[in-house]
Amino acid sequence: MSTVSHGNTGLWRHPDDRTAGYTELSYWVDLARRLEAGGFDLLFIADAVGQLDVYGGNAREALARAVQTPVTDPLLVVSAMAAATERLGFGVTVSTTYEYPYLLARKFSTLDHLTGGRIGWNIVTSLLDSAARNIIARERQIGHDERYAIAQEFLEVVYKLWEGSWEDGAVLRDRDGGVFTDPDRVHGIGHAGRYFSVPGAHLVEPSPQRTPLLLQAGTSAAGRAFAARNAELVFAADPRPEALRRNIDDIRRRAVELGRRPEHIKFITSVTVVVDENDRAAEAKARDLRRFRDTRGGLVLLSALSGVDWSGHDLDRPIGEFDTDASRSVLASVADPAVRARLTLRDYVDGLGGFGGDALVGGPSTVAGALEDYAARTGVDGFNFVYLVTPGSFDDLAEHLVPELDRRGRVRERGAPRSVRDALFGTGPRLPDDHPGTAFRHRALRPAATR
Ligand SMILES: Cc1cc2nc3c(=O)[nH]c(=O)nc-3n(C[C@H](O)[C@H](O)[C@H](O)COP(=O)(O)O)c2cc1C
Repeated sequence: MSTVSHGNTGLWRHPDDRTAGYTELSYWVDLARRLEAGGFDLLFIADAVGQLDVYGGNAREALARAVQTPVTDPLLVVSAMAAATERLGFGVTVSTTYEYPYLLARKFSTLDHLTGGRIGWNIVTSLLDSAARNIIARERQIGHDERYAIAQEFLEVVYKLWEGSWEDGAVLRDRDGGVFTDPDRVHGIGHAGRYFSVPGAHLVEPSPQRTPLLLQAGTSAAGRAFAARNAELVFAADPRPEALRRNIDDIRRRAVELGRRPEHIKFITSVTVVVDENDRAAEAKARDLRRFRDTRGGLVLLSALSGVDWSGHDLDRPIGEFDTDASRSVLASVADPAVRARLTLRDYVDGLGGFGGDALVGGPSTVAGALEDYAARTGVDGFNFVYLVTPGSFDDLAEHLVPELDRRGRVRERGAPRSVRDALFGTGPRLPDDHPGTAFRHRALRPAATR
């Protein structure tokens, strides 16, 4: 996130952490350069458009502890990072619940032009009531499944704008003839749906990818159906490897049922790694990082994500005893009953690896081996590395882990700079023909056989 602490509450106080520089362009440009030099494919930025005000019924603790608050707009830093890099992709989160498709399509087309086809959109439906209160004048957020219904129509609108509105070759730039764009090749999309009405044409001429690389996060039943229809890169998170595998298999099966090729949808999961030159050095580093965890900040975050105010609860009760609370699904991330009986609420929010989890700590071969095992067990295609301190966490990965993964043949070859879609899938910059979004292409853009 473009914020001081995302999931790593309290770590901003660590002397090595530079996250508080997130308001400066130099912070982002420096980060992008480091990631590209370090061999990373994509910088993923989460986002939230509401304050975290469930804990204690207000945002005071979130503000004091900098828990995802303050937060700036992540889209606005991308062009500066693109100017400083050639290969790094960008996956930026924007919620379909709080944007208009017509305007969002223009923003991503703009960034696709400015990045040379390196922009991806992480599509989310969001979860904070505070966002609903301040953006769409509702006391509570729109219901879970309806948010996904809105998201699906939202996608239909932007597919029409990106894929169907401007024909290739519509832009003539004909100085002698005095015609910049051929008006006959720009088409209004005529969308009149349940949630959106967009009769007109897209505002932006076709960009390298047209539709940005589509990422998605959210694995409920509605989320999986949405992912299968739209996502190319799914950010799936579940601390239980078997549950992750089930979700991945389910989404891929649904995608194939929709006519998509199984290799055209990939899966990543998040992982927090503390790595150093050997296991002992990494353990020492993890011990040092743990000293800066902010337990109350963790509860502020847990309250926002679970929708339950945890301020009045005993920190030293085992989380197993909270099973009847409305927060069951969040606490279920620790599935082993033996662990649940032992782990207190304090332990739960204090883990370096996020709720109930710890970081993967070790030297290069320990960590690389664990990631390989995890990928084999779950079927993930890659990892979204969570930082504890910036840029230190990324520098450690680049210095210690990436070379080891490279030795094991786990790092993609770097070719010439190209679009993020082509870099990840090798299918060229545009949506592959089996993607449901291509059904909205203008007939002049469809393969002759299907016109
Ligand atoms: C791994 C993961 C990352 C997410 N990142 C964001 C985010 O950055 N911003 C946001 O508003 N919602 C985010 N979400 C929330 C989802 O968009 C969705 O609103 C929520 O998970 C409910 O959907 P689900 O029940 O399908 O999981 C994320 C969800 C998951 C699982």
